[in-house]
Amino acid sequence: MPEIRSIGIIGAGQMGNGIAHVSALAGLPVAMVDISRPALDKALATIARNMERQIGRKLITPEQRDEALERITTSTDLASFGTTDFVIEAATEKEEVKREVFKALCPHLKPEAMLASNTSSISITRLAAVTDRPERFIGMHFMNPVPVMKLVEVIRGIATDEPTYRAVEALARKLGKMTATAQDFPAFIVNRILVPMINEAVYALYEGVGDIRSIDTAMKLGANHPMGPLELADFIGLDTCLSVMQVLYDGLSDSKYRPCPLLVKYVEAGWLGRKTGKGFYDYSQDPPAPTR
Ligand SMILES: CC(=O)CC(=O)SCCNC(=O)CCNC(=O)[C@H](O)C(C)(C)COP(=O)(O)OP(=O)(O)OC[C@H]1O[C@@H](n2cnc3c(N)ncnc32)[C@H](O)[C@@H]1OP(=O)(O)O
Ligand SMILES: NC(=O)C1=CN([C@@H]2O[C@H](COP(=O)(O)OP(=O)(O)OC[C@H]3O[C@@H](n4cnc5c(N)ncnc54)[C@H](OP(=O)(O)O)[C@@H]3O)[C@@H](O)[C@H]2O)C=CC1
Repeated sequence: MPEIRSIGIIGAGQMGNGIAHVSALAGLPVAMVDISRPALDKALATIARNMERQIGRKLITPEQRDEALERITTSTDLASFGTTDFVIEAATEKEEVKREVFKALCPHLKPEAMLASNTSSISITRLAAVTDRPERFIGMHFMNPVPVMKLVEVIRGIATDEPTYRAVEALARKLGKMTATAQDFPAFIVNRILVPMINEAVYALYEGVGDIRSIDTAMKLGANHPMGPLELADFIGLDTCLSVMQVLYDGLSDSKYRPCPLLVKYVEAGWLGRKTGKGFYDYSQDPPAPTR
């Protein structure tokens, strides 16, 4: 089985920075690429802040933080993955974006390098098919926030070979995560169940069953969820939630996955949740205020 000794990450958003965080703390050199230099700088600042939080809770030492931060390099050029063993794509949840990323990436890789997508929903088999190495392509789906959540969902495409699967299982263990293996169906396991629940919560708001606070309080105190579904939608990103619903709706051809028109409207307004400062809550206020 090939051992993964270095990691490349494409996309420096909330997932990319989390994957860089846990990989660097586990001792792996990390190269992170994004199309935007400000996104890379923001990611480094977020990683430093989240590690500071871990120091405050005595989970890591300041020396571990300093060593980990030194292992992370950033660039806007895919050529920086020339010697990398394993590249994980964590760019925006749009199939055409991911296809373009993988097509542009392959010529820069060494022949034996393995590839993964952190996609929340898109077919691993279809993404693998645009690369020059579908047998060394896999789904490695981290959960948000990556430094805290224990699970990595591993998804095999139709062509994924056994050494790649075993190398990724071993990597997940090295990062301190547990794995659950899913077959390559739309949205896999976690989001097949979780995101329709969020969509249903948006329907409950749309139909006036409850207001934002009532819906979130009901699910937090009534079902012991750590966050209410609308708060969680803001945390994930409403654009990502909508993309997952569209993949389920298109992929399974069942009207029960119809994205709620209110979710569509929020995304069209650019109210994407915490990452844009406004979604079902307005984060410019403390505590965040409901937007309906
Ligand atoms: C869409 C997809 O494709 C798949 C997905 O990811 S779906 C989303 C899955 N994630 C969830 O469902 C998250 C649900 N929410 C939660 O579990 C919790 O609200 C939460 C863990 C995010 C925060 O918990 P909290 O108790 O409100 O916050 P807080 O007390 O500040 O933090 C709890 C712990 O998390 C740590 N933490 C929180 N956010 C962190 C971050 N971004 N980075 C590092 N550590 C973090 C804190 O240091 C703390 O650690 P300890 O308890 O070990 O000391
Ligand atoms: N949010 C979540 O809870 C989870 C998300 N995921 C998945 O992880 C992936 C990333 O999500 P998330 O981090 O939340 O999204 P974000 O929007 O936070 O980050 C995506 C990043 O990718 C960048 N990007 C876009 N196009 C390219 C490109 N061509 N090359 C390099 N970088 C690019 C974006 O730049 P710019 O902003 O300039 O467009 C942005 O910095 C998605 O596939 C998502 O479904 C998986 C698990 C949980």
